[in-house]
Amino acid sequence: MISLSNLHKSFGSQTVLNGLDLEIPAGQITAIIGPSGEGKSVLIKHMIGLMQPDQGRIEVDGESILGIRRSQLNRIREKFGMLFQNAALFDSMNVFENVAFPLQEKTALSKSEIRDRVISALEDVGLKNVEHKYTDELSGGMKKRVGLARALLLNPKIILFDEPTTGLDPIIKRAIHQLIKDTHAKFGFTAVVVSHEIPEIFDVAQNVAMLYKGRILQFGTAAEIRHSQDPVVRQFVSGSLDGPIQMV
Ligand SMILES: Nc1ncnc2c1ncn2[C@@H]1O[C@H](COP(=O)(O)OP(=O)(O)OP(=O)(O)O)[C@@H](O)[C@H]1O
Repeated sequence: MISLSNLHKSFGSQTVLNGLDLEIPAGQITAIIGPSGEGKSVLIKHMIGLMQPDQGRIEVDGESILGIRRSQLNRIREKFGMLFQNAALFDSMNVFENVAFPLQEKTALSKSEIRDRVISALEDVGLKNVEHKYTDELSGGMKKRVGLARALLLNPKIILFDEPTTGLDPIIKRAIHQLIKDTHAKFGFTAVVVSHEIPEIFDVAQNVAMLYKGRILQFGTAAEIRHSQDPVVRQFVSGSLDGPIQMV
């Protein structure tokens, strides 16, 4: 589905990805965990062609997304939905307009069809009667839901979630995690979730990849990573100050 091989990416003298290999299984939820600043956001930006590697291969459904024409890349990008860290809503638009935006841009649907789809997508994420609210009238959890409704709308094959629950209270966190699981069960997309929510993410994702020092240190089922014997993974999962991961 998404296949990354031998990815290298540096910013000036800082090497972020250093020969990374990763296969994201189709139709499943895969979490990417790892210490802050290790390159998790950089990694998912590569998956959708928002960043280009210095070296390596990236394939989506067997097609390379590197060195291709803009129009080809845009066609491949239509397979993706993305929920950015800050939900990336437009401040100048209300909820309805934010969610309707991709439909208006990408389809020739009539106004009433767009309206029906937007309302139904908002219902899928548990939002009702908020269409006329503006971004600054929404709580953090509502913004994430609106972002998720927008990401779901075009029925993407793949959804990338960059820290979907950061900054939310524990109950809303749980609600968003449940929503990711429920919408995944309903729509069957391939999901990649960058997350710091340990241990909660082990109940959301089927697979977990631990990013460390520019590579995937370990990839396995949620249970395998949770009970990993690798000293780095163990320290990270337990949140211990003692171990090979050094605080700067
Ligand atoms: N466009 C850029 N230009 C220069 N440096 C960048 C750029 N994007 C990311 N970096 C650097 O790459 C490193 C990895 O950043 P990234 O945001 O991917 O980390 P992360 O693992 O997602 O961190 P966190 O868990 O804190 O969100 C950081 O040191 C960051 O400063």
